[in-house]
Amino acid sequence: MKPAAILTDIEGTTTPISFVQRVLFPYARTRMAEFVASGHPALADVPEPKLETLLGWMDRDEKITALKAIQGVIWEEGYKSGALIAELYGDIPPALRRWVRAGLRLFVYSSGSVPAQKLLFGHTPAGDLTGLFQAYFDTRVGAKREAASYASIARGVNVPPEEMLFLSDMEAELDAAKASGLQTCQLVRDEDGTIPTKRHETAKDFNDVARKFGLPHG
Ligand SMILES: CSCCC(=O)C(=O)COP(=O)(O)O
Ligand SMILES: [Mg+2]
Repeated sequence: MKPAAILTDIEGTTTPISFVQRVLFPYARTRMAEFVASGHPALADVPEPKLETLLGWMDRDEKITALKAIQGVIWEEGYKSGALIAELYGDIPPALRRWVRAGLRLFVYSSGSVPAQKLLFGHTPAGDLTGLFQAYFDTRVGAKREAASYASIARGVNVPPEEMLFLSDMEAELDAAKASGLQTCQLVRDEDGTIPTKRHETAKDFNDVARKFGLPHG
């Protein structure tokens, strides 16, 4: 069945892993001590709001909701000042615009907080793309490796799961989405060194996704 809606991951799917790991995460890391000292309200969700706790979570790339919220607050200043400009793969802006023109409904689901997602899509070299997406989801809806999260997203936006296509680089996330009845496709980006799955459709970019799922493509 041709998808009526697309749910997309960010890191490794729309955005090079190198941008997240070598630009965004270090930007937050170097400002974390100052953030902890500021006593910002976002620290209230960290059980032990100490610098070592937060840096330890970052070292292990833990997808903890409170950490992701804090990173988003720190990145905001960077995007607003122009120090940060989001990187997207070149195929992303034209594909997203083409799909919206064709009537597809687009959604984002990332471990990054919803404010961080909006900052990223709001500050790209192709301009502010936030309006292309109808809703944004983060781990407040559930973990990305839990099938229930995808069922909850599909229900929340009133799309039958089988009409929603989930795009991600991570096999475990695709497994979870498939278990809830979503269509799935892994983005295998050369630049990210993605290991191709055998359990899901694969595509090298969003144009390839479009060709494989009968969607408009360039
Ligand atoms: C919202 S951009 C920051 C990405 C991020 O913090 C992250 O953990 C990436 O997770 P994803 O689910 O997009 O692979
Ligand atoms: Mg990813």
